[in-house]
Amino acid sequence: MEKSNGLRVVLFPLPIQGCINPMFQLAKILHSRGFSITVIHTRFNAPKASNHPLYTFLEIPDGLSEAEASTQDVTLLLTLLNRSCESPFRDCLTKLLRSSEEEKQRISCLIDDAGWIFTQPLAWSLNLPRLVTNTYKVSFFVGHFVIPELSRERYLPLQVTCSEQDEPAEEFPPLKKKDLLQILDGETEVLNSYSDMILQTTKASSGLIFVSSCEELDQESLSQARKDYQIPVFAIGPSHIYFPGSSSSLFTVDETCIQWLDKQEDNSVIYVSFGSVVNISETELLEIAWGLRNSDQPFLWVVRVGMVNGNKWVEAIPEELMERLKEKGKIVKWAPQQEVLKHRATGGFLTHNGWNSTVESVCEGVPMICVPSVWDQLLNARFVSDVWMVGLHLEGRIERNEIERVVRKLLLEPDGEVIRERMKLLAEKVGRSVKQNGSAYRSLERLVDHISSF
Ligand SMILES: Cc1cn([C@H]2C[C@H](O)[C@@H](COP(=O)(O)OP(=O)(O)O[C@H]3O[C@H](CO)[C@@H](O)[C@H](O)[C@H]3O)O2)c(=O)[nH]c1=O
Ligand SMILES: C[C@@H](CO)CCNc1ncnc2nc[nH]c12
Repeated sequence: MEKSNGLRVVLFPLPIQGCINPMFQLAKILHSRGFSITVIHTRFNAPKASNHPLYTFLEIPDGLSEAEASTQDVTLLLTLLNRSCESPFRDCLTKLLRSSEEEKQRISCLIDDAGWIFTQPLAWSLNLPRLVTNTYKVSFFVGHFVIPELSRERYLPLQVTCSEQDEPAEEFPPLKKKDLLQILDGETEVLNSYSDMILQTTKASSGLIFVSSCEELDQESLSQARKDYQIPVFAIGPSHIYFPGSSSSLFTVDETCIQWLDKQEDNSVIYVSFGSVVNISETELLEIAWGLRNSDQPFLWVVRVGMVNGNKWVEAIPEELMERLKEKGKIVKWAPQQEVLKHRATGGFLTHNGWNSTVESVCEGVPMICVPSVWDQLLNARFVSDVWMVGLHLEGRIERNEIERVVRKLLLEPDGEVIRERMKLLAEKVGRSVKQNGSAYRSLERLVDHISSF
């Protein structure tokens, strides 16, 4: 680690796993460049301070009730958090600025997620530069501001007949019409003003950091972002590569996964995980279970506690089936995902295509089977299956026969081999980006200069 440069940055992650990990990756990078780190965080989904002894942690109350904290509607959750965190965050930051003045350590800026919409006016009033992070694929961030308009223009299921479903959605390529419908189905009115505020406060910020993307994955959208927002835009990712082995998991990692993988053959295992927020129904659990079993390939499957609606864990799987599953596979509550994807035995990833999972899979050259559920996942899945052609798309069919078919196709058939070769090339391209003189690396250098210049 380099020695301190005398500057402190204040980080304020959005408290969902998919946003916490990238923020801590950024923290590690900046700390290695000599910045001191203060993390302000909500009580809800609080990061484990003991995993990061070198940073200062300040907790603020978030006013969420238990019911609110467990909602599946992420947009609703985020708007509630924005409402209740504004005043405690203001108090916390004001106090922090005052004490740093006394201690004569300069706070150079606030770095928080684009999803926090009250921080820009606050930073303004405190005369503190604010940089914004975003954890989507750049093309989703840039494109997704049309979504509220689409619902206003009554882009409703009724208008899309069956034959139209597979046509491209001109308003938001490379989505298909049915993808847009699925996105709109998952959102409510709350989105409209929230989304607009994200755009306005991002444009007013001192810079936008895409923590998990780079020119190689998002060139056009990055040019568009620079043109549309007229602020400095950085694409420094996939940033987990700089410091592998994430220590910001909210759940306890099941370390036995790796020993189990060690016993499997090269490229034979299908890894199955749907990230940290998506839930599934009992029927879907059973279809996946049968599909995996019938594929006769080894599998490592993450089922989070509470992930199956109305169930504690996997008790809905009948004992007899469970016995048969155990012959071939392993079910865990939380996996060391990056290590799993890196393992020589892992041959494919059945994923919901959260952007972090998608990028982690790309970096390790693991081809995917896409089962996107909501929001940006649908766009990520289209890039994987239709644009980069490094995966197969389930097209929403969570059915045992389909799952069996695609798993076998990816792991055992020549089609799968072609996909794997293409994925290898993409992995190499992205890998070069974060190495010295790669595009992400250079963007990171510019970011460090930018922060040091405040
Ligand atoms: C299930 C599981 C996950 N993980 C890690 C891998 C990823 O870094 C992270 C999950 O991030 P994602 O794959 O992006 O998924 P998720 O938690 O759903 O993320 C949310 O935030 C993402 C980024 O904004 C969005 O792209 C997703 O649509 C959204 O749902 O957690 C593990 O390390 N072990 C696990 O067992
Ligand atoms: C602006 C973004 C991140 O910079 C807020 C995160 N927002 C979200 N993150 C994940 N899933 C979502 N579903 C709806 N909104 C979501």
